[in-house]
Amino acid sequence: MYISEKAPAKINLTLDVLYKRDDGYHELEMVMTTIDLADRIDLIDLPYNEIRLESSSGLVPQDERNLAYLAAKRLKEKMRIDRGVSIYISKQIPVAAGLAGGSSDAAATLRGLNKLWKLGLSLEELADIGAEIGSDVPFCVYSHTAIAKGRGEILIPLPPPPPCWVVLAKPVHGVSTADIFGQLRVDEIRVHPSTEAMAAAIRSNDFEAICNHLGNVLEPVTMSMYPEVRKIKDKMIQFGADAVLMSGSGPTVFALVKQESRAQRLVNSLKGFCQHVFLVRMLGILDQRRTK
Ligand SMILES: C[C@@](CO)(OP(=O)(O)O)[C@H](O)COP(=O)(O)OP(=O)(O)OC[C@H]1O[C@@H](n2ccc(N)nc2=O)[C@H](O)[C@@H]1O
Ligand SMILES: Nc1ncnc2c1ncn2[C@@H]1O[C@H](COP(=O)(O)OP(=O)(O)O)[C@@H](O)[C@H]1O
Repeated sequence: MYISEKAPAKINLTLDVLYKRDDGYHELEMVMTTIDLADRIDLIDLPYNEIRLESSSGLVPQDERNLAYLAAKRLKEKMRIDRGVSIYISKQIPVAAGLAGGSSDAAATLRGLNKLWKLGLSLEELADIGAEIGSDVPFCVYSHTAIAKGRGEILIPLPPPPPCWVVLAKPVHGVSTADIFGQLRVDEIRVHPSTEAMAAAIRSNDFEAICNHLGNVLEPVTMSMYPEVRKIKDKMIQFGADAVLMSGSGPTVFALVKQESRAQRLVNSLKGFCQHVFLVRMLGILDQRRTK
């Protein structure tokens, strides 16, 4: 049997760090949503006890270090599954970009295997397993719009934001999330974004208020390590974006644009000096349609 599952990227509309915890992780408050830029995970059931993994991208590990492999392994152990799976990842989401590509691949693998092996687990149960794999995996299991708290595993669902265009631009290099958190000094954070104001803007379907309340406390940290990120943000503002922010720990910067013609103009202007530019839609909900 064969299942194909979409693994959409996320963007952070807000990202706030409250404090560093005793376990080394940071206590977060974020508002995240999904966009129409997705990997595709193809899963084929194997009648013997083996996990195989291949990807279209040479930039991700093709062995047990891949988050999709880890997800399959964890699910097999938890549910005592005596079968195997062949996983193929068609990579579209840039790697180490602040877009949760690996976490979304892991989450899609959990959703797909739940169907393939007819396990009958709820999204909540899959999210609990996902939390053991990475902080962003529970959000990606639901792949909707939500406030995320704790390490990212406490999720409060929100309605999808009003439709708009999202222009993404990523510098050539990737960024290590651990390095960015390692450089952050929580007591030096000057401006905290308001999670509640962003949630209220989304609940009232107010595009302008969403633009006004974008904020990410990791942005200055990543920008000081990678000045190119600031240059891209400045260009996006100059080229007429409605609002611009770095996603997650970066280095991808996204612009929100209401009008398609302006979004297209922004893409054309950016292509001159940035290699990786994408024009996508805000999704905000889990698109359950199969991609095969
Ligand atoms: C920052 C965020 C925001 O959405 O996204 P990305 O930039 O990675 O997309 C996430 O919290 C990232 O989630 P994820 O990429 O799953 O992180 P993990 O693998 O769990 O953690 C990677 C490393 O980041 C640091 N980390 C992560 C999450 C957190 N709440 N506090 C931390 O200090 C830890 O050093 C950890 O070892
Ligand atoms: N399926 C996967 N896709 C992308 N990266 C993966 C995957 N599995 C493991 N990784 C590793 O996870 C790290 C973070 O990648 P990714 O999830 O793309 O970025 P981010 O955490 O910034 O959103 C990379 O260093 C990559 O090698």
